[in-house]
Amino acid sequence: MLKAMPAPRSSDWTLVVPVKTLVAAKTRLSRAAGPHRAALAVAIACDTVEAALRCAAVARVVVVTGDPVAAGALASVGAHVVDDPEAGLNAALRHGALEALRLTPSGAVGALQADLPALRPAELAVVLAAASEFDQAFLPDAAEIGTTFYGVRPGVPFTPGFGGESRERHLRRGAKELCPDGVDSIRRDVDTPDDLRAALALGVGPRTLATVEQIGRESPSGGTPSPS
Ligand SMILES: Nc1nc2c(ncn2[C@@H]2O[C@H](COP(=O)(O)OP(=O)(O)OP(=O)(O)O)[C@@H](O)[C@H]2O)c(=O)[nH]1
Ligand SMILES: C=C(OP(=O)(O)O)C(=O)O
Repeated sequence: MLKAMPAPRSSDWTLVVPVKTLVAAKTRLSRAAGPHRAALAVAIACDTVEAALRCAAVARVVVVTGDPVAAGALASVGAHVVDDPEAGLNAALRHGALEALRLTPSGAVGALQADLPALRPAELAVVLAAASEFDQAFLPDAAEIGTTFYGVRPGVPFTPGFGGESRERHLRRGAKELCPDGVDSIRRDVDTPDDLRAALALGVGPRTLATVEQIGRESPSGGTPSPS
């Protein structure tokens, strides 16, 4: 007699988070962050990963990075870190997904952007529960141009299409666009000073806040965004 496969539990998500080398990271925040740009990129990624790991639906976060400083910081908040194949963002994500499936072959796999410093674990739980209903799903960013989350059910090929106008690309490829209410913290990616201001208004994690405050102390009249 055939034995039924156990249904995947809601805690079976592994999230793959890409973090590019810090010398090239968050360049659109260069003017606002000055010499703290790399520290801000690490702070934002660490707050994102730490909050994701506090979501009960998340079993593990795999960070893909070739940067030793970012790797150390992200491992210290609980990420499983793997090296970057250095073939671009989607190759990095596919590489992380292979590691996720090696560790948990029956799990669901998602890609989560590293620049969501306001992320709330309860809101991530809503997004992952919604994504579990579809083979392939994604969440558009606040601007409705990019993507902040893309995920697949167990057994479904993981084919992320991040970069540029990725909302349109994910739609074209047949991924289900998720639109639950009340998940602003996961749609609020931070690329520009305006984005950072919007994230601060939602409430960011402690490392991002401390770094922004440090920037503000050093250049109170500079280009650093304030929460208000
Ligand atoms: N591991 C890895 N992550 C990448 C790569 N390219 C981009 N990323 C990550 O993907 C996300 C989006 O990348 P970008 O928008 O190109 O870069 P950014 O650092 O966020 O910002 P800008 O420098 O202002 O463009 C960020 O979390 C990056 O760290 C890559 O080749 N490898
Ligand atoms: C890579 C992306 O995001 P961003 O460049 O806005 O960080 C994306 O939305 O696909």
